[in-house]
Amino acid sequence: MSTSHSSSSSSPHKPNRSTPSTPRSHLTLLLTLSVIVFLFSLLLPIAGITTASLSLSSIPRLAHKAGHLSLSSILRPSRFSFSHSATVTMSSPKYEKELQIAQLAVQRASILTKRVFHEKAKGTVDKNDKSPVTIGDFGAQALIISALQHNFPNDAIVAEEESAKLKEDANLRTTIWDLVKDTKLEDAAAEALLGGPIKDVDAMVELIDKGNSPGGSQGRIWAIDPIDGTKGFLRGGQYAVCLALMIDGDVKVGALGCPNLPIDDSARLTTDIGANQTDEGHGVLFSAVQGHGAKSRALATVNLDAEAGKPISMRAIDDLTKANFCESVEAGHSSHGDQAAISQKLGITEPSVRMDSQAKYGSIARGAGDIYLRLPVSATYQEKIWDHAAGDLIVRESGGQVTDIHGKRLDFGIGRTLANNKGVVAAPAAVHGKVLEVVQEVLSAKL
Ligand SMILES: Nc1ncnc2c1ncn2[C@@H]1O[C@H](COP(=O)(O)O)[C@@H](OP(=O)(O)O)[C@H]1O
Ligand SMILES: [Mg+2]
Repeated sequence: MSTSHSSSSSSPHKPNRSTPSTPRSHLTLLLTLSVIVFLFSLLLPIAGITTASLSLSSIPRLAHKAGHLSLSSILRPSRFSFSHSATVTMSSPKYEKELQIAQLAVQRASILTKRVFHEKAKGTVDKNDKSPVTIGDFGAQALIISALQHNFPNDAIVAEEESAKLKEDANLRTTIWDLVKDTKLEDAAAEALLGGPIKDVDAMVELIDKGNSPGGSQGRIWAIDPIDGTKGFLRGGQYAVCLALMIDGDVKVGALGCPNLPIDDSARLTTDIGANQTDEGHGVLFSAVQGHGAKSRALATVNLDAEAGKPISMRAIDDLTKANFCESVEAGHSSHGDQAAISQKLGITEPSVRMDSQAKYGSIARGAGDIYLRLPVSATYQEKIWDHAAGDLIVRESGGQVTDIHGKRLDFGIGRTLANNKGVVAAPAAVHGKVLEVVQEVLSAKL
């Protein structure tokens, strides 16, 4: 390609724009195109196989997938391709504006969730009352959608909450509006970037319903989970404000606000992380852009210094018996029994760290933990894209691999759920194959 660009404009072989091209130039063009297509056809299966560090059983499946890809899907980045920064940095767009808005929107929404979290912690709300999380969820979703609509009015949005409940409950609506209307970033310039405050309570309700896209494999779609880990939020443990941009079903940008995680990336996970936590002196914002790595920074309330985020990476594991496992607190979300059996088979003696939300993805991405397993409890439950999109990218951009229990990459391009996947296996790329093998051994009776 560079040769043809560098040839002088006076070259006798270069077709002039104003003169018809010669048969000879057609032939050269055809030959060049054939070489490019041939090279792609050689590279694709290699990319498919290195993609996953998967078990042998998954190779025929990948080859099958590769065989069905069209030329156009080869030329645009495939959602089945391995996207760790080392492999695609050169060609990947940086999505600078999307990243900046995503991070600021998550920061602003986290201010609101933290206010609600504090109210709850003060004990003014009954322990069994779920309304704090409802208020936080709706408020955070409205603020994030408002920022997205202001900056990217044509993008579709898949968000967890819909406003039906609000429309019939005037008290709830007013409580949420009182919070939303005074939640803003401390930095006026950053607040202006997000479009400033929402106009009124009706505009807020309308914004909440803009998150009703069916999702899919085409175009720009944002996935929002305003409070992931609602159970963690209520018990005073971990929760996350989650936002990801998918383009043609492939996650390009992810941001995760985790108000109750330690700021320090080097703090290893401890078993008490899932309960009795505080955001005082805590809070981390993870982010990633496909092909450009993942970063973390303190979750602040101001504008972002573009250079301030620190690159993060997973911990290298030489000895799997020393690896640190994380799993859901809720046994109904991921099977604790299967996880214990997998740990035992791998020779891991430490108990799993239990914590709610995508804070698990962020924690393993920065090496605070190592492996996150989500082992299906129900045969029919379909994981939601907003529960995984940001975390999946952040882990893969930190040197990890994320698949389901069958070794398939999570497919965000088929709608609001991960209907093509079952469970999650997230681990450093070098050991993912081994972990998957043991997961499949233990679950084989159910697969
Ligand atoms: N039976 C089930 N299996 C797996 N995940 C489930 C589930 N029922 C609900 N979930 C999802 O699990 C998420 C929390 O994950 P975790 O257990 O890792 O904290 C919930 O998100 P919300 O808390 O946003 O509702 C919810 O979407
Ligand atoms: Mg969730």
